[in-house]
Amino acid sequence: MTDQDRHGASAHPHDDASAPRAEVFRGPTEPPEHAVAPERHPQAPEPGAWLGTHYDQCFGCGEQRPEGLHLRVAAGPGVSVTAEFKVAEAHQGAPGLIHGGLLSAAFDEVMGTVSWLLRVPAVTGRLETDFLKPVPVGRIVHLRAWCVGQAGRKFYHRAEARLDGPEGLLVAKAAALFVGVKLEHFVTHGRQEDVQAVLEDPQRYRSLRAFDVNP
Ligand SMILES: CCCCC/C=C\C/C=C\C/C=C\C/C=C\CCCC(=O)SCCNC(=O)CCNC(=O)[C@H](O)C(C)(C)COP(=O)(O)OP(=O)(O)OC[C@H]1O[C@@H](n2cnc3c(N)ncnc32)[C@H](O)[C@@H]1OP(=O)(O)O
Repeated sequence: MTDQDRHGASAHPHDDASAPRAEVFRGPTEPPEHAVAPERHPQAPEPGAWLGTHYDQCFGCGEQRPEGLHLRVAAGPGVSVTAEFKVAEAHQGAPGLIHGGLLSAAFDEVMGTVSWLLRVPAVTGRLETDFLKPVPVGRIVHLRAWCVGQAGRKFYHRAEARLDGPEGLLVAKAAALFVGVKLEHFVTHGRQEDVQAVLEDPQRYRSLRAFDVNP
């Protein structure tokens, strides 16, 4: 199999097959050369501390979403978090197996929560998932996510999912690019009735406290 078979037709007619390939195929979730190591915020919760839900309506961690994932996330060492959730009936794709998009949602949530340790509000720009093994309903999925680099507003995260305990069978892994945003991102773009509800009762949105942002 040639490079052309693996990667499709050359993106550019003048692409030189003899040129170094590493830079050419570096994807958007790969930290660039100038990326720096992420810094855990001095006031980040201690390793082992439960982070709790950031918003009661969140599909990933919200307590008010019966069909949600109900992820329970804890701070880990460095710039990392761990989490777990039980695969429910409502999470099926094929009979008795989790829907792949929901496993990606779990990765999105757990990598999003890494922002709590950096204390930078950030949203997902790109999310990639490798599905390695089927995940049955009724099982506990153990997740781990960590930051591998920062370049300006861009944060590069990795995550993995395991069955049979935190060190068990690796069933999926993910990579993501998160982009740091200001509070205005949420206030401007969210449906106004939901935004207003949070601004009137900030207790409903724990991130407002976790990120020291005042509406
Ligand atoms: C009402 C009160 C609310 C209070 C909220 C307070 C705090 C909340 C904080 C955090 C939330 C906490 C936890 C949430 C936990 C879990 C949820 C999971 C996370 C999500 O589920 S979140 C939803 C899905 N997410 C989106 O809804 C994003 C939609 N999107 C956009 O809103 C824009 O797209 C944005 C902001 C991403 C960028 O827009 P922008 O204008 O700010 O910046 P720009 O475009 O210049 O990008 C800057 C640099 O990122 C590169 N870049 C961007 N996107 C890229 C891509 N896809 N691939 C490769 N590179 C990319 C550019 O290439 C450039 O790179 P360079 O600087 O090198 O040129």
